[in-house]
Amino acid sequence: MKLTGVELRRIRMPLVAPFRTSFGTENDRDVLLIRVVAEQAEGWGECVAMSDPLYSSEYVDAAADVLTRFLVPALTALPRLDATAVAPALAKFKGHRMAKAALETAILDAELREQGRTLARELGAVHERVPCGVSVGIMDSIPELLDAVDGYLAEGYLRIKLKIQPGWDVEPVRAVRERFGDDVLLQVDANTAYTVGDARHLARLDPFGLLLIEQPLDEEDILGHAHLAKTVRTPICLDESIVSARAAADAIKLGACEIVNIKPGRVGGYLEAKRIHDVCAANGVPVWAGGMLETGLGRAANVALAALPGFTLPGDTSASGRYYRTDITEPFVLDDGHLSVPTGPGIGVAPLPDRLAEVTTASQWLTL
Ligand SMILES: CC(=O)N[C@@H](Cc1ccc2ccccc2c1)C(=O)O
Ligand SMILES: [Mg+2]
Repeated sequence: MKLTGVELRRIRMPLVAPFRTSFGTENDRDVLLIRVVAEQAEGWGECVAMSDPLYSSEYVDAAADVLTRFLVPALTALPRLDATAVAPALAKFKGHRMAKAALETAILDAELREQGRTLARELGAVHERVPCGVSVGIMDSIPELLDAVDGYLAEGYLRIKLKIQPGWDVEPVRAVRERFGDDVLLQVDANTAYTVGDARHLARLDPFGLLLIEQPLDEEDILGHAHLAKTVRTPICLDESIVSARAAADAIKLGACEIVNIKPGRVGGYLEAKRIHDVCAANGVPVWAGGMLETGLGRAANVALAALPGFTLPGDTSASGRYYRTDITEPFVLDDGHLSVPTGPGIGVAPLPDRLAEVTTASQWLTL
């Protein structure tokens, strides 16, 4: 495939409600999109980095800079450009996995569109729709939390995930169990807010029959998670720690996790995400699709990934309306607790031009 140009586009999308986690509160998303233009087709990629380096070391301005100065120029030197050539060509640049993922996805989208093939088929999807869970932020009060959970269950979400942090953990979980019963699929996500010294406190979550406790400790504390697993009976799931297939293999071998949350942006793209899926499947480790408040572009690709056979737990592939009043693509709408896997070529969706124009804050054309 011959690239003729790359567009970096920044958009600002207000969230329908503030989203609070252990690392901060988000009121709107400043998103970097990449559009690659090739001779026969164009492709889109969404960078999942936040405005500030609070989830990981990446942030949007840094992603735009590293793409402009290093990643996109490195591709122009390639004799043959297709999606499988991107990661090897960018490997010499350390880190910046979210920036690399967005670029690889845009090229993969263009390549698949040119060939008339779907991302789902490329990745090995086996389902036509996927079961969806929802991530519920930290709230100001227990009643407010219960109202939010009530609303999501009424919308049909098949699994509830509660953000937790020290001081907001056992009580919210107990309240949800008391109000909605033991059959609701329930899990928690600490976003690294605890230390291994909190093991006995976290074990107080064991009586509530949670599916998992997500990323309780620092992303680099693999041995801490393995130690925690000896005290806490609830399965440990890792998110921030799993940045590659190798990291997944190491964490599993060290007994640091029994479940993995796969996010293509965090791991450098959908091709590495599939490799992580395969490593986990080979080790009998269930996986589920995590979310980074993506627009319909990233959401479409995540739903395709979530249709692979090893994705046996509902993911954070929520409907567009969970985060945005109006998405930049046709909205993803929950149907009986599921989202349908896109059937069009590539990621199967594209931004609606008028909607994209409304939210665009900047556009930069990189000639090659
Ligand atoms: C759905 C969910 O809980 N996602 C992340 C946390 C998260 C929270 C807030 C975010 C704001 C902007 C961009 C990414 C973000 C990711 C997680 O699983 O850990
Ligand atoms: Mg998480």
